[in-house]
Amino acid sequence: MTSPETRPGTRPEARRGGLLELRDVAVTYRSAAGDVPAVRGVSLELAEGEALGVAGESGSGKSTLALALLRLLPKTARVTGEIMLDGEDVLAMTWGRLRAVRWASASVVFQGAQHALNPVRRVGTQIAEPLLVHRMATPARARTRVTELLEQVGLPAWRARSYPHELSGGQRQRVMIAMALACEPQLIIADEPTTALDVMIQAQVLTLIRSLIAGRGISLIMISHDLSVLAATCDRLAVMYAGRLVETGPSREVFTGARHPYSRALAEAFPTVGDFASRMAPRGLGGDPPDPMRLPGGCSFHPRCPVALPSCAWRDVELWPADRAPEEPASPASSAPSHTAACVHVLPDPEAGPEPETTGEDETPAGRPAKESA
Ligand SMILES: Nc1ncnc2c1ncn2[C@@H]1O[C@H](COP(=O)(O)OP(=O)(O)OP(=O)(O)O)[C@@H](O)[C@H]1O
Repeated sequence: MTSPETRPGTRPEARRGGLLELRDVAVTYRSAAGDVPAVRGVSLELAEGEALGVAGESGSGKSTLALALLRLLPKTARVTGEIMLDGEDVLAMTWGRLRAVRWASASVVFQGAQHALNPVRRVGTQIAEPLLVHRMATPARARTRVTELLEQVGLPAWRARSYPHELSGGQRQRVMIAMALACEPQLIIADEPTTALDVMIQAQVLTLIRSLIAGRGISLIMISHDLSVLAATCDRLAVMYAGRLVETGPSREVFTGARHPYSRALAEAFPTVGDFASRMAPRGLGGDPPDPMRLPGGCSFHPRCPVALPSCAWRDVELWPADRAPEEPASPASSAPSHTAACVHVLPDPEAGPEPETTGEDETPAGRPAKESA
């Protein structure tokens, strides 16, 4: 089994220069109870051939962010900001263009393949479908391609004639991966691709994903609540809490040297890949993630944070370079530093900064007036 120490690291073919660029992306769901701000101000870049892991507890906004990338969200979702895929503005694409981009340029592997596959169609037909829909192969060529793809994901060619219910969970997930690879996309988005699988099969599928993207220049966004799985599979990690990014950086640095107390708790909850016995709520953290409709003021994490300062109740911090020495001139994370964290503890002076005016009323337990986060 692979540990984060033996993960492949940044592959040589990965280069910066943005296959995918997100600028200040926000997603709000309209609901009967009011607006739900599920993703707030996310900016990210993904290079060609790079694998990015997005981690966070349930409800942190991971799936919403992933689905927003290809406009796969329900109609009740409003997406703002900028999503550039290979230089094209996804939010401005016509539906025709979007259909062409889905599968052909970017494809999605969902969790729970038994629900994603059509139960009454043979898997070979389903793998061939994106090739035929996008007119990327003749029926004869598509059949050959299905055989190739099944072999690549470790299934015998005769499995093309099987129905999904005739396959195990791991085999179905392999079929989903074959479908995602069919049109040779530039980007694969994998949402909890191994969550439903047992330990051994999970390790096999992760190894498969890694080997298939490595060397082909395919970029990967993998979503999981398990930081160790992501650290073993991806070059970089992005940790989400309450809809925002709280830490980004090279996998090894974030996994073994997290600078945000939330990422640290996630890393401690999942110490090694496949250690299912330890799967639980992040160790040392009481409480639950906040309801997005009732976010606490200041840093959203401060009510659960073991190292919160009084100022965290009213002060929110943008992603800030985590690897900058305190004596270096500091500026917000504008020059794409490799490791960033949104925590006062990475600031040169955690207690610096203007305090808001206090009225003497509405004091928080920490003794500061609460202020809504941006
Ligand atoms: N269709 C919807 N309408 C209203 N709120 C929604 C909708 N879908 C998701 N949400 C809310 O948005 C927030 C983010 O949900 P999301 O599913 O993106 O989180 P997640 O990190 O992927 O969680 P999980 O790991 O459980 O899938 C949650 O508070 C969730 O309740």
